[in-house]
Amino acid sequence: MDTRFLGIPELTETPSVAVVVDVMRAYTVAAWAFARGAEKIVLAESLNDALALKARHPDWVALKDGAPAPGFDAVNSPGRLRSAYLGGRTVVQKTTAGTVGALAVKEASLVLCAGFVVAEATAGLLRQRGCDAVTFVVTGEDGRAEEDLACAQYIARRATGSGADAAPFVRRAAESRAAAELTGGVREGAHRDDVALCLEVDRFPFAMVATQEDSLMVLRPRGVPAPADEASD
Ligand SMILES: O=C(O)[C@H](CS(=O)(=O)O)OP(=O)(O)O
Ligand SMILES: [Mg+2]
Repeated sequence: MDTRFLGIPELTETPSVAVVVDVMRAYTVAAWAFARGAEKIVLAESLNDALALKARHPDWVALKDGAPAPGFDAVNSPGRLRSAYLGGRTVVQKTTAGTVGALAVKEASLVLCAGFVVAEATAGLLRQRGCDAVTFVVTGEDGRAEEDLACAQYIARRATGSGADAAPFVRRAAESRAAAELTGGVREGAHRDDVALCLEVDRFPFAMVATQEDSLMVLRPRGVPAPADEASD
């Protein structure tokens, strides 16, 4: 498998297959939203778009990063979201890096959004699809966010079938600037468990696939067969 690791500003052409990685916190939050019952997540282009979607669909759950804000129902925090009940709900998510990264590759034929919590399911889907070239979008800090790069490299290793010990990759993420800022109270809308929740490997058994539906980029969970099933394909 040919792998590339690019920041959002480096995306000069549309990749065929893209894995958009945001460990802290957009795609850890998205996975928790699905775990709490959300049906789908609309990735909004802007805060105004998110609010306009919420106005048209009052039952949707509008979520943004940073501090709680008027018009929004939730913030980009797995620690806060894990106690929400979202059965059948649609979430509209807008964040600084994660959602921007997915929208930057919306023309790709396959777009997966990922963090450590869905690492093996994401790698399994890449293996299942027989992807021979994958672009990993390292969303944070223009491609230099260590938590996103470590997770992307871990998923790439798993996707190629070479067994990888998660520990060194998780350690890099734990020592990242984002982790320090979340722990240190620099980032708003945080919960004390956010970093730990973002570092859980394979917490969930599904990958997350983003597709264009009408004019919206929509993220949905996709279950992946267990390894034993893959082997019998
Ligand atoms: O919510 C986050 O952790 C960040 C935004 S900030 O760095 O806290 O301002 O957004 P994300 O897109 O999830 O990296
Ligand atoms: Mg991030």
